Amino acid sequence: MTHQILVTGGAGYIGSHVVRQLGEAGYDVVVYDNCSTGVAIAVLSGKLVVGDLADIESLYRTFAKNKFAAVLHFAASTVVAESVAQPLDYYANNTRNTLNLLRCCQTFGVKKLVFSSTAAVYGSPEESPVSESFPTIPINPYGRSKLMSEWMIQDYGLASELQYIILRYFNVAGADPAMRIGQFTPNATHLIKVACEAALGKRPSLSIFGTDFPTADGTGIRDYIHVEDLATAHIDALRYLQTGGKSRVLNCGYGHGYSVRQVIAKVKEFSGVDFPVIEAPRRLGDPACVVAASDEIRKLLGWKPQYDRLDEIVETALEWEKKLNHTKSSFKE
Ligand SMILES: NC(=O)c1ccc[n+]([C@@H]2O[C@H](COP(=O)([O-])OP(=O)(O)OC[C@H]3O[C@@H](n4cnc5c(N)ncnc54)[C@H](O)[C@@H]3O)[C@@H](O)[C@H]2O)c1
Ligand SMILES: O=c1ccn([C@@H]2O[C@H](COP(=O)(O)OP(=O)(O)O[C@H]3O[C@H](CO)[C@H](O)[C@H](O)[C@H]3O)[C@@H](O)[C@H]2O)c(=O)[nH]1
Repeated sequence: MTHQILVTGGAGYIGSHVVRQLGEAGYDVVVYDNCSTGVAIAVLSGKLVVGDLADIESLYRTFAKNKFAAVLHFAASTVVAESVAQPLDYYANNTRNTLNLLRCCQTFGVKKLVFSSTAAVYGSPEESPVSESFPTIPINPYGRSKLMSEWMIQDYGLASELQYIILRYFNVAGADPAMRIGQFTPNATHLIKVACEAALGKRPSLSIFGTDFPTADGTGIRDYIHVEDLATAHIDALRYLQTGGKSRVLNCGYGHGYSVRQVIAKVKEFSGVDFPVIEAPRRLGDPACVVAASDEIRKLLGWKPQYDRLDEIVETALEWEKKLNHTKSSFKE
């Protein structure tokens, strides 16, 4: 029997890569997305319902029309600085709308959920690697809105038959190696996308936020995970739940990191462009080093990353950025 899966936010960067892999794995996918940051052309499998999670009637209609075996919940607002300026929008979209979704799961008897959480729930961890048992002390409304969602899911899981996997993503980057999809997001703030834009002349320069961290070269270290490997983790999580696996919170990272200077050097190497780099002060709240302890996800889900090299992350991110450049107008909705 084909399993029908609801994917909220499936037209977005990460969700669209998962939707493509779900299609390849034989799942019947329904994407529910308001296309606020996502784009319809990124949905390469299944059906797209254009709807907002805040629109409870539309959401109920979607559940009523289908028979979902599981829900993968990606839809969210994701920009940290915006969450500081517009906190209520973040609690509404990330926390309240997750509640709407859980209500639908309750009403329609959906008992499997995979949720997109973030390493931002750890805040500024005092040491790395960061394991799942580290204290969760988010330092911005984005992280708090996601942590509150985790709590709702966990509480509802305790009170019902819901089994869930909460995946805490570290720094997601790269694109589909076959270049069918990638990150469309305009005005991106993530280092690798910003560096690729600088290399292609879409930005005049790149700023390094802080060169005085207690790291080998003074710049921040992060655990960059290829979006294709992250997508596979979702397929693994779904299979785990469908074969009776119990609820868990899992980090999603490789377990090693790269500094800002290392990333910049790699983007310069692959692009062949020596774009200007400005040494700027630290960004408020940026920790020195955030690297995932990733043994749990490997052990529990049997997750086997295929693209665990900065070369492949940067190469695909850069190729995608070039493609976006050349065919910009055709990507407009
Ligand atoms: N990109 C990262 O590095 C990263 C890191 C950690 C966690 N995450 C989480 O992963 C998830 C996906 O992030 P992304 O980078 O793909 O972002 P994205 O903005 O590309 O995707 C989010 C998708 O959700 C949709 N959406 C937003 N609000 C909605 C609503 N109210 N109703 C329906 N659809 C709505 C958007 O249109 C978009 O398609 C998010 O939950 C985010 O918090 C991302
Ligand atoms: O133009 C830039 C952009 C980033 N950085 C540096 O590059 C590193 C990575 O920064 P990103 O903005 O790419 O990502 P963050 O680590 O700040 O955080 C991101 O990944 C987290 C998961 O670890 C959360 O999901 C969070 O919401 C999301 O913004 C940091 O040291 C940052 O200071 C720069 O020097 N210049």
